[in-house]
Amino acid sequence: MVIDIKGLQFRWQPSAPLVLAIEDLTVAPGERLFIKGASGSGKSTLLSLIAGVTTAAVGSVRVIDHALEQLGSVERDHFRADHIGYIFQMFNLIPYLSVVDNVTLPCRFSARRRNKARSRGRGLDAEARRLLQHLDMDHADLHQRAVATLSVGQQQRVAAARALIGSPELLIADEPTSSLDADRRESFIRLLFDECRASGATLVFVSHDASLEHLFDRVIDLAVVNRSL
Ligand SMILES: Nc1ncnc2c1ncn2[C@@H]1O[C@H](COP(=O)(O)OP(=O)(O)OP(=O)(O)O)[C@@H](O)[C@H]1O
Repeated sequence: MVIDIKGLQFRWQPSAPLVLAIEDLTVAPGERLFIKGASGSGKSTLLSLIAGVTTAAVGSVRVIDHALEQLGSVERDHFRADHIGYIFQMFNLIPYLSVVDNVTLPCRFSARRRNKARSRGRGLDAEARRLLQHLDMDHADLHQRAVATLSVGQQQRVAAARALIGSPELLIADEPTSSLDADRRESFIRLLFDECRASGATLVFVSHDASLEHLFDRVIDLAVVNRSL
């Protein structure tokens, strides 16, 4: 399993209420999982636990055969850089860097992803351009622009290429389509699927948009998974 969560209970502070109580949640290699749930139901919190940004005091979160609660924070940072591509809701791009420099950023933090990206092409920049082209950003003049000058849809593709570079085993996307119109959402997701399929990556995708559910292998509602709260 790429993700194996058992007996998880999570609260943000010892005196705060439980946000997550998940008895058993597994995600298989290559699976495309859609997570829905009301605002405040803990979707982003769950993604933080899967990415090892935070850890739970009760239960176990295993990701790619690493029990994250047993790793220190520096080890979790390395683990995340090596194995996880993250697409944030607001993209979190570096505004003054070029498109290509934003895409290759994860390779500065992970030798593993750097080597994997290099082995696919003639160099990091070439691999960044290949990914951008696959994501429908095929105008070479765009690639050297500072990302602050791009449209929201273009920035979203840069964020996706950055998450995909170096073929991380797990891709996490936190409402990455919320600022796009309906037509462009589905086409973006299909491009994301193509890239995940090509690299064998597992996709965990959080969204409020029920019209996208049918595209995924499995849909879970966090309110149901969190039944025991
Ligand atoms: N860093 C934090 N510190 C303390 N409490 C937090 C923190 N992040 C989230 N929470 C609380 O945890 C609960 C779940 O929040 P979370 O952001 O995971 O929900 P969500 O389902 O992703 O919501 P939305 O759909 O609105 O993005 C909320 O009550 C929120 O206030």
